[in-house]
Amino acid sequence: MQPVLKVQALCKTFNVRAGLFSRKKFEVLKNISFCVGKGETIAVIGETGAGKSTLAKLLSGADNADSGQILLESNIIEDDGVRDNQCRHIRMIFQDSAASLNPGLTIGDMLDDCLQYNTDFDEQARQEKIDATLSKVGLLIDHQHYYPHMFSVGQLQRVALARALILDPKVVVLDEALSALDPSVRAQTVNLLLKLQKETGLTYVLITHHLSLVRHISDQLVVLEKGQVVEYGATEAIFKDPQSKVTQRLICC
Ligand SMILES: Nc1ncnc2c1ncn2[C@@H]1O[C@H](COP(=O)(O)OP(=O)(O)OP(=O)(O)O)[C@@H](O)[C@H]1O
Repeated sequence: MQPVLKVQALCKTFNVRAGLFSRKKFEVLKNISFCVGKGETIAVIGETGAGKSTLAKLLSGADNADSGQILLESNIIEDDGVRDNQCRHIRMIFQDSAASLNPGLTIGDMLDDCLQYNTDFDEQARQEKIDATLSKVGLLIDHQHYYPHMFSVGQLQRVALARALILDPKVVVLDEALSALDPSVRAQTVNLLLKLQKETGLTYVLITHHLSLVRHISDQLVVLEKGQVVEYGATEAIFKDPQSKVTQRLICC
């Protein structure tokens, strides 16, 4: 199967302070490569500071790599740090949805802004898309008139999902997006994600510390250690027979 998302030799370095007047380079991601197919989920795990969130930011275009390529359905969307800014097919959902939403905008206005900025839909087409997207994520059409503070934590995650899905992406990156939810809301959100995946063939990149979730929903697994891939393959095979020390440690915890 042709991969939807392919990451080739992605590298990222930060310039960090090394003393009063000096700075040094800190390699956060080194030669990261993996691919994932349509309708599949790939999970990325690793100990704290391994580089998972940095990878999420590079995939979603929130930050640029120093070198390497990101390909979407064989088209290069980022090449050695140069991003195709027209690409809206990889969207991200963060852990703290409330913090990523503008408190002064209703959900409808926020979704409308997103459509106005990224599409040439007229007002009626935008309204239809907003209504359809809210229903898709299990919210009411009336919720478009609500401000972020009027939602529960679980509903806010649905709002974040609506904002991610409104542009019909091919890939959604979930960076600890389910971690703050209580178990029953998490289960509902996971079921919704799986339903949407089945219906639309969405591909997920799941970044989490939650290993039972990884085992439950991911097809493939990437294990990062100090910015490098130390294990990559089918999730179940890795859980049954983890090869690297860090995977063994993470799975045994
Ligand atoms: N803008 C930045 N400038 C300098 N260093 C950074 C920057 N962003 C991240 N880092 C460093 O890069 C490393 C990887 O950070 P990252 O947030 O990607 O890790 P993580 O695997 O997501 O960790 P966690 O599981 O704790 O969220 C850390 O050592 C972090 O301090």
